[in-house]
Parts: sequence; structure tokens; C-alpha cells
Amino acid sequence: MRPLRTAPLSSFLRRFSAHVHVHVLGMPIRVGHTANAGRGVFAVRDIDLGELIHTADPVVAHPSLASLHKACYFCLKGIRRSVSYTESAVAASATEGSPTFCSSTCEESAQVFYATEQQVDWSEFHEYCSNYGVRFPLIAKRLACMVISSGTSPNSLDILSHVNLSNGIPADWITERKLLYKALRSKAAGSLNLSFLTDDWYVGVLARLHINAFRIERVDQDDSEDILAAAAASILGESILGSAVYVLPSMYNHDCDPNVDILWPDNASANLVARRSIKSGEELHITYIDASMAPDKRRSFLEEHYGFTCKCARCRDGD
Ligand SMILES: C[S@@+](CC[C@H](N)C(=O)[O-])C[C@H]1O[C@@H](n2cnc3c(N)ncnc32)[C@H](O)[C@@H]1O
Repeated sequence: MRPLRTAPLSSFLRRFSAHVHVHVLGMPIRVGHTANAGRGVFAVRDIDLGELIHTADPVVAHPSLASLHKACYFCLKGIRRSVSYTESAVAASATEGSPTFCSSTCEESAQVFYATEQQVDWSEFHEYCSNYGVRFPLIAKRLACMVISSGTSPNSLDILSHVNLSNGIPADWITERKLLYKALRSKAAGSLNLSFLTDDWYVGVLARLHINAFRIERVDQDDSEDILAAAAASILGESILGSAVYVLPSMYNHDCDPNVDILWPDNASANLVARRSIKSGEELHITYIDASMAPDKRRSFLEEHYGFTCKCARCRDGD
């Protein structure tokens, strides 16, 4: 995964902010308007079955609290003894409770948030996330640390669509913002610039994470682990390495019979791969949910979590 950089992303975002019809350089896709689902991604040439359409690095990613010693704290690569860059460093950090990195490159790249993060006592904030089983505040925390370290702009997620808040702002979000502010404010030197960390900022971030954050699961394709054990880990949520949010993958709309898969073969860097051959001009879709669920389950999940009623061919046919 490439180190996080702001310049290319911000120029990309500027191009998006006007009316979208953006050909993404070097990729066989463009972002354009759809008839009834806002922006979407379209093929600009025929795409072959199995073709790697593009890769995408996250704007921000965070391991789950349960994965702090199983995933790289920067790139979310699953850590096994064989891939750790220093056995002793990994073992020491696991016992001391500090995060683990898979390589010195990731450790250096992480300074964009870690230099700030390390100065702060996160115990109360992490306890809240752990008690309530919430993952988005962790991403918001990392984003805040990146903003403080000038590693990204406070507006870096503004381009993404957000949940409809017409029924009001969840009280939890205000509590979380206060906890985040309190943790950062309590830093011994007390010198961090937190002027961006308002309720509005936090609510804007959470409203986007709810629609756009991806859950990243460990893929154990090439080792000899028992397949049943891996399936059990998936059901129990133990295979979840963390969450990440991207710009371009967030432009893909949903279909219960998608033509594109989003995969994480190595770390939080995503691969968008054609599930079948796609004609030039066709819209590309991924699935946001487990598409093997029954139609009524898919419908209620999409309505509750994403705020739309799916009208894809499968849903129309009640399949
Ligand atoms: C991750 S965003 C996808 C990009 C989005 N269309 C945009 O303009 O930014 C998810 C949102 O897109 C819309 N969307 C995605 N798939 C849809 C579908 N099958 N039918 C209707 N709306 C959809 C919903 O508003 C959903 O909350």
C-alpha cells in the first residue's frame, strides 16, 4: 500500500466537485450520473472477466480493536510470524499493548497520524468503542490525528455521499465527538490545534463512514489453515481485520447481482475485479451486502443501513 499522500487526492477531489463526468486516467472507467442512484461508475471500454479494473488505496483505514496485534496498524495486512518485519518487535509490542506494524515502511508511513496518536491516552475512547462494539469512531480518531499532523484536510471525505439525517443526529455521535475531543485535549502539552473538531465535523465524517466504509476481512487463500476453522472465524467476526474508506470505490453503486468484486488480497489496498465480461458503457456495480441473503433481508438491510430501496433485476424479480 502506498503511503498516504494528500496532493494527488485533493486534485482528484477538485475534479469531482464540479459536475461529474470524470474519466479516471489510466483506468477503463469514468464516473458519471446514473438515472436514479446519484453518481456511478461506468466502463469506457469492454472489460474482460477477471480483469483487474483498478486498485485503490484508502483515504483512511483502522484495524479493529480485536485485530490490533493481528493486523498491521497502518496497512491492515494480516500479521503472521512469517511476515512480521522483526519477530522481537512484534512480540514486544503485543505484550506492551502498543500497535504492530508489518514493515518499517508502514511504521514510517504511519507517522502521518501515529506521531499525534502516541501522545494521547486513548483508554477511555477505546473502552467506549469496545463496550459499544463501534468501529467508525476509530476511523474518525485516525482521521482527526491525520488532520492535526497536516497529513490530510478536515474536508477529505466531503466528496462522498452521506446518510440522510432528516430524523436528527444520533446522540451517540455527539458523545463520541466529546470523548475524542477530551482525549486529544488532555494531551500533556495541550498544544494540539483542535479547531476543526466540532460537532459538525464529526457528524459529517460519521454520516459518510456509515455509507462508504468497507469492512476488510482476512483472506486465507494460500495457506493450509483448516477451511472450516476459517469459515467459523468469519462467522464469529474474528477474520475482520479492520475498516477503510476510499474515494473511487465509494462511487460504485450496489446491485444484488454485481459485475465487479472488491477484494483485499494483501492489505487495505483494494482490487476491483470484473466478475464477468462487461460492455463499454455498462454501469459497474459491487454488492454492499451478503447478496446470498433472502430478498426481504437484503431489502430491509439496504433500507436501514444505506437508505435506499434496491430495484436491481434480482430484487424486481423477488429472487
Ligand atoms: C457508496 S454510495 C455510491 C455512490 C453514490 N451514488 C454517490 O453519488 O456518491 C451509496 C449510495 O448510493 C446510492 N445507491 C447505491 N446503490 C443504489 C441502488 N442500487 N439503488 C438506488 N440507490 C443506490 C444510495 O443513495 C447509497 O446510499
